[in-house]
Amino acid sequence: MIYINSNSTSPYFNFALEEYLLTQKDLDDDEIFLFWRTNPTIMVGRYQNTFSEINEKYVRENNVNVVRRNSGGGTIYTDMGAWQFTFIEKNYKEEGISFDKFTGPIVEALQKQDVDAHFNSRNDLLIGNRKFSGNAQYRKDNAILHHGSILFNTDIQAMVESITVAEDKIIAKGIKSVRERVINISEVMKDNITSENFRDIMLDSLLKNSTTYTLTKEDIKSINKIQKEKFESWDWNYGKNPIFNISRYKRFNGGRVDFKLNVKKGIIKNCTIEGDFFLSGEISILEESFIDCKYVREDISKLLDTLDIENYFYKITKDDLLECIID
Ligand SMILES: Nc1ncnc2c1ncn2[C@@H]1O[C@H](COP(=O)(O)OC(=O)CCCC[C@@H]2CCSS2)[C@@H](O)[C@H]1O
Repeated sequence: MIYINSNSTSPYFNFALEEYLLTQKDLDDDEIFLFWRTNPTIMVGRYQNTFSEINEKYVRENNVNVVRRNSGGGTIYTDMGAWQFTFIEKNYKEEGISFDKFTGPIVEALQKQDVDAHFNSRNDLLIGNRKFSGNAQYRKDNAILHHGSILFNTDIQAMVESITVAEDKIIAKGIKSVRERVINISEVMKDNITSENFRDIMLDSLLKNSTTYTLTKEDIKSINKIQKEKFESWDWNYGKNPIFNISRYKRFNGGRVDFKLNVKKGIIKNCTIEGDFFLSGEISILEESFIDCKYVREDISKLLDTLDIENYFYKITKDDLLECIID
């Protein structure tokens, strides 16, 4: 495994670095690992509507970065008290989405510190029933990228004020609030250590048999290009609002799915799919396949049969989508 030390605390740079390593750069080893943190930031999932996820006034007044990730899932808040880890594998054989392989080493490293961490059924790492880590992944051809957050001593008040969480999600998680749901690891560590000490302990355990690669000037130039053109752009982070006249959503085990349809004379003319689900293909291909389909149950059912939904979505079935779109 190759370790790259990203000293940057810009989420825009770090997401560009991830993309560069996944899609452009070849190193001597197929496995790459990053451990990084950011200035106060809201990280929105790939398929979410940014405006619904953020407290715009708070974000503006407190200079919180807002950035859309390449990966699906929901919105998280990070600051200098939180760490993110990224595993990249350029030659990944397994199909679809699976979290265990990458969360395993993190859980192990924490258990060595007597932190009783475990993985839940969707994408979280918990202590007891409180979450300290959210995980997500995306794929590009044969490569996979898995990243996760780790709350060490994040400002939970700022988290609560920055993100707006839909009521149906709070209910689905069986909790009353964001604050009640999360936990900082520093609360359960027996020694009083700094966030930097924590990073050192984690890296000590995670970087067995790894080598270090230092980014060159050319690497940084290419990363800055992706940063500017994509991750810092308004278009990518906020995007355009679709024109629709039918809006339907449902929450499933695999996440919430929002369908925005523009239906004219009974025929779907435009389709936007949003939510905090995980997907293993291109959303635009899925959205486009609805165009020109009649907005009637039988036709949509037939269309969904051709789309191999169970392989596309993580823990969401064809019948779930049908129910969401038209039932
Ligand atoms: N930083 C952080 N870590 C863990 N949990 C968080 C965090 N911020 C908010 N939350 C809680 O998780 C839910 C959202 O959970 P949800 O399951 O919807 O979304 C996620 O977990 C996405 C994880 C993405 C991880 C990547 C890692 C590297 S870059 S981004 C939110 O409403 C809060 O209750």
